Amino acid sequence: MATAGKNLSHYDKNTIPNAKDFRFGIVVSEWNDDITENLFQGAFDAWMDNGVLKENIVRWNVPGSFELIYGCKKMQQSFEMLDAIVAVGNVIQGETKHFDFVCEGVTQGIKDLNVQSDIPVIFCVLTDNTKQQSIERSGGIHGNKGAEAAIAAIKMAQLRKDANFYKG
Ligand SMILES: Nc1c(NC[C@H](O)[C@H](O)[C@H](O)CO)[nH]c(=O)[nH]c1=O
Ligand SMILES: CC(=O)[C@@H](O)COP(=O)(O)O
Repeated sequence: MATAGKNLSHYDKNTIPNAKDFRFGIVVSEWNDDITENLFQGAFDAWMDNGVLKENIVRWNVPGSFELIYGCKKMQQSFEMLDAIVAVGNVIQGETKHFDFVCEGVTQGIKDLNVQSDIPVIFCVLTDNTKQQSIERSGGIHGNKGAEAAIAAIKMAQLRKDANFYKG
């Protein structure tokens, strides 16, 4: 199902773990900041709606989506008490192939961070053909991918907590 078939902001609170004790990082790209600020707000609002404490959220900004890789890596290293990190970006197709390389690089880089560290990094990067598609997915008719990412962060934080409990 494509995004067009679902609302990114929809979630069933009955299926969301209690998040009041979780600590989250969020790294936000400044490229297309009209979009990324809406994504951040969507994530923040979803965390507030699920009991996350404001003081348990740390935010860093980076210049562009490609820098999300380094920013999230340094956040993993600097804040070992974090339960999950959300990487927020918006890449929009331009005239050249740069879009392809940025999107592939960020995707592979964030994948690597999830392999190399015990702190999960959630992929909240819109990779759109047009600005309109980005608008529709950052609080428009298709909801807000930031909310989707925040909920994913809560669920992955709980999975990590459960897994580490069983590991002993
Ligand atoms: N065109 C977009 C970029 N490009 C910039 C790169 O992300 C990076 O900051 C630069 O290449 C320097 O390393 N970034 C976005 O986030 N969104 C775009 O549409
Ligand atoms: C993803 C990008 O870097 C892209 O928006 C830059 O635009 P262009 O391909 O026209 O240089």
